[in-house]
Amino acid sequence: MIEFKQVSKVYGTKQALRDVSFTIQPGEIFGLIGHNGAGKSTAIKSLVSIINPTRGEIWVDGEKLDQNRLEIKKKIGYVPDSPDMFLRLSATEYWNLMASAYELSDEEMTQRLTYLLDLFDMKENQYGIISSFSHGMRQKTFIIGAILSNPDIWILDEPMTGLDPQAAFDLKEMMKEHAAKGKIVLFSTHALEVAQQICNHIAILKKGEILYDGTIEDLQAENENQSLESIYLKMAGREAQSATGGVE
Ligand SMILES: Nc1ncnc2c1ncn2[C@@H]1O[C@H](COP(=O)(O)OP(=O)(O)OP(=O)(O)O)[C@@H](O)[C@H]1O
Repeated sequence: MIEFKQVSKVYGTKQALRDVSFTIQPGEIFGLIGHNGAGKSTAIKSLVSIINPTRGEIWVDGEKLDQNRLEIKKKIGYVPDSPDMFLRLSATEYWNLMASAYELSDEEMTQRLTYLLDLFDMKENQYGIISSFSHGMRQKTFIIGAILSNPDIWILDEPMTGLDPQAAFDLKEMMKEHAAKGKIVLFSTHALEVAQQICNHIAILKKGEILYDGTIEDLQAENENQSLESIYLKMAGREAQSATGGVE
């Protein structure tokens, strides 16, 4: 279980998150939805210990994050939104780095990697330098790195961006399979149709605040069964912003 308890983050004078609370149960695919700059990556980076919230608490499986960072990190596979610092490595070098960070044995590494290379159609590119890859190939490289150790919790920051239709389909199936085993998948997305297809829990963020936390079915039931897109745009879009006094 993942719990955010009134988490706030301020960068300088910018309030990126304000009193964000939600709970993700085992078996859930949780989608964080919001405009550019809504605070999705800030929430995710707080959970994977890249940044510290200014206020509030994050708990994972009953343990407080700031008191159990190492143990919690080992449970998490994370795909960053712009992992620039690894671009000079080859894909294989990156995966080896991930395997050693998660203390995988050579045998486990070989077994998992063989499976994932095949699944993501990356065999031919395994020795290529990441900076020479297309966006989709980079994305596949980082997804493979994140799930190489078969972590319980998958945290994916905009994982579908740049994936071809086959890879996007395969990833969605993998996310569903992972959640069906009672594990957690948390991802951010701008693709509402993806959220609609696979999420059993969503949170809509706007300017660092949670506007909605619950199931898509409940959200639609509360809104005359309109499409997720039209509900989202009413809640978080330009129309809603002008109704509340304009964009910052
Ligand atoms: N390191 C930083 N320093 C200052 N401000 C930051 C920093 N990182 C993020 N912000 C600001 O915090 C707010 C939330 O940013 P964040 O990256 O979390 O949004 P996001 O929802 O992930 O956006 P996107 O969909 O564009 O990736 C934005 O206003 C952003 O400019």
